[in-house]
Amino acid sequence: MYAWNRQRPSVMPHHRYRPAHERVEVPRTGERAWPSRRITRAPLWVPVDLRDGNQALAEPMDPARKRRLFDLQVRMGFKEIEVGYPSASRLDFDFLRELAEPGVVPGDVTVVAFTAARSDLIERTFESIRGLPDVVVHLYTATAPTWRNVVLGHDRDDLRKLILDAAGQVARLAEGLPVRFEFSPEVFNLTEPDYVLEVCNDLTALWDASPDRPVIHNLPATVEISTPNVYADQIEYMHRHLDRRDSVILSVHPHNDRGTGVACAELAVLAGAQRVEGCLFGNGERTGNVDLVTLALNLHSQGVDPMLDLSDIDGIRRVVEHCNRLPVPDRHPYAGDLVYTAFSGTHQDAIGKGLAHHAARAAELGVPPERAPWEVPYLPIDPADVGRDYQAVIRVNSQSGKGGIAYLLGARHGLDLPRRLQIDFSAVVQRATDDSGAEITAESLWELFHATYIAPGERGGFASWRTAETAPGAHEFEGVLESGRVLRGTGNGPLSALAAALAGDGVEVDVLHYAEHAMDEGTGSSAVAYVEANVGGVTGWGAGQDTSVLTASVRAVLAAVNRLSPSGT
Ligand SMILES: CC(=O)SCCNC(=O)CCNC(=O)[C@H](O)C(C)(C)COP(=O)(O)OP(=O)(O)OC[C@H]1O[C@@H](n2cnc3c(N)ncnc32)[C@H](O)[C@@H]1OP(=O)(O)O
Ligand SMILES: CC(C)C(=O)C(=O)O
Repeated sequence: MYAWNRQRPSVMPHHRYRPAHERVEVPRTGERAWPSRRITRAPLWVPVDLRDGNQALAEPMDPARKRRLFDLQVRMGFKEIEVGYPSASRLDFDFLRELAEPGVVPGDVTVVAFTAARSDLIERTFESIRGLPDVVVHLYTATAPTWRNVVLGHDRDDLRKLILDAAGQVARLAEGLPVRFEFSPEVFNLTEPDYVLEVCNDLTALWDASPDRPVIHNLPATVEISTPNVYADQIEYMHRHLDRRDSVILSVHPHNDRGTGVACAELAVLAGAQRVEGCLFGNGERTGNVDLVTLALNLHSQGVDPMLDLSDIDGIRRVVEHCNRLPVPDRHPYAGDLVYTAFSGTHQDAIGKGLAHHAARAAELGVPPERAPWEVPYLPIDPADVGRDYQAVIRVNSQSGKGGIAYLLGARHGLDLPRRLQIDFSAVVQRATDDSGAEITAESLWELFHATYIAPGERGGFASWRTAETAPGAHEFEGVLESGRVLRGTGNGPLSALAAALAGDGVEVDVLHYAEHAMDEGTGSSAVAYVEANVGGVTGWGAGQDTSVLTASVRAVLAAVNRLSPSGT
C-alpha cells in the first residue's frame, strides 16, 4: 500500500486555540443563499486608508500626504471616503477643517469621520465637521466577549447602554446638520450574533433610519479568525434579521489576518453586504485591511463594472507608496511588478500564441485590440486595461523556452524565426542562462542571436561578390576571397550559384530551408534571411541582415558555412 501521507504531527502547540465555530455559533434559519449567488454589480466602496490605514503606519501621514491620497481617491471615483479620527489627533482634526473649505470636497463625495463611543471624543468630532456639506459620523465600540470582559470591563447590558447613550449624543449633536450615521460593532465576527443584532436594531430605531436617510451598520472582521464561509454565514444572518432592512446599508470591513480578506469581502457581498470598507493595496492594521484594488479588478475580470478608474495602476501605486511609505510587493494581485510577467517556457509559449490570436481576432472583428474580447492564457486581464504595456509580459531566464525567446525577438527586434531555428537558438540561450543563472534581456538575446547566427566568428570571407542573371532561370555568382582568389559558380538561383562556387573551393553546401522577411515597415527597412544548410555533412543555421534581400540571403549562407565548416569560406 502506498504510504501517501508521511507527515508527522507538528511540535507546535495548536491545541492552545479554539476553532471559530466553537466561539461564535451562527443560528441557521433556512438554506444558505450566498453559495449560489453571483456578484453582478459593484458594492459601494469606501476607502479607509486615511483612518484605519493611517493608524497602522509607523509614521502616520503628514497633511500633504493625506491630502494627496484624498485627491487620488476622489479622482479614482470613490464617493464615500473615511478621512480620519478627528478627535484622536490635531492633525486629523485640522485635515477635516481643511476639507470643510469651500470647493475642496466635490459635491458628490461624502466624507466619513470616525469616533469612539466616548462623550468628549464625540463632541470634538462634531466640532471638526462644521461646515461640511455631507458627512457620515462613524461610531464604534468593540462588542465581542473578550473585549467586553478584558478591555472595556462591561457586561452585555452595560455595554449596550454605553453604545445607546453615545448614539443618542450623536443624534442630538447632528440635529439640523447634513449628517448620516454609521455604527461598527468592532470585532463583530467574534461577537454573539443575537447580541450584535439587538444592538444594531436598537440603533436603527434610535437614529430613526429611513430609506431616505439610511443608517450604515458596518460589520468588521477586525481580526480575521475563520474561513470566509463562516463570515458569509454571519453576514447573511444579519442581512436576514436586521430591522428596517431597506433603511440599513449593510457594510463590511474585513481584515486579512488569515490572508483571506478578499474572499471574506466577496462572500459577504454574496451574503447581502452592500458596502465594503478597505484600503488601497491592502494597507492597514497588522496584515492589512481588505484590498479594494484587488476586489475592484476581480469584478472587472468577470465583466462587472468596478465603478472605479484603475486604468493607471502604476500611477495610483506610486501615490499610495509615497503616502504610506510602504512598497507594494512584486506579486501583489494586478499591481505588482511581476504579475503580468511569465518566465516559464510553456506559459510564454501560450501567452505568445494567445497574443497573436488576440490580434488576429481584433482584426477580424474590426475593433482595436484593446476593445476585443480577452482570452489570453495565463493573463486574467489585459495588462493594457490598467495601463501596463506588453514589454514585461515575457522575460527570459533558464526556465524559459523557445516560445518566449521567439516572442521577445519578435516584439522587440522584429525577427520572425522559423520554428526549427527557434528550437536551435533556445538551446543556445539555455546554455547561456544556465551558465549565468540570471535573466537575459531582449537586448542581450539579440546580441547572442547576432553573435551566433549573423556574425559567427572571424573566419574570413568574400572581400567582394556579385551575382547576375545571365538568362531566365540561369544565375552566376562570382566572389573574391580575402586572399584574392576568385570563386565562380552557376545555378538556377543566386543561392545555388553561390553553393556551386563554394563547392568549387571544396565546401559542400546544401541549402535545406530558406526564409526571409522585412524587419520593420517602410522604405529603407532592413531584411533578414535565415538559412538552414547542410555543410560538409553538418546541419545548422545561419542568418544575414541587410537592406537588400539578396545580400541578406548570401550573408545567411556564408554565416551558416562559417558556423558549420571547420575552415569556413
Ligand atoms: C479597530 C480599530 O481600528 S479601532 C480605532 C483605533 N484607532 C486608534 O486607536 C487611533 C487613535 N487613537 C488615539 O489616538 C487614542 O487611543 C485616543 C485619543 C482615541 C484615546 O486615547 P486615551 O484616552 O489615551 O486612551 P487609550 O489610547 O489608552 O485607549 C484605551 C481606552 O479607550 C477605551 N476604549 C476603547 N474603545 C472604546 C470605545 N469604542 N468607546 C469608548 N472607549 C473605548 C478603553 O476602554 C480604554 O479606556 P481606559 O483607559 O479607561 O481603560
Ligand atoms: C472599528 C472598525 C471599523 C475597524 O476599524 C475594525 O474593526 O477593524
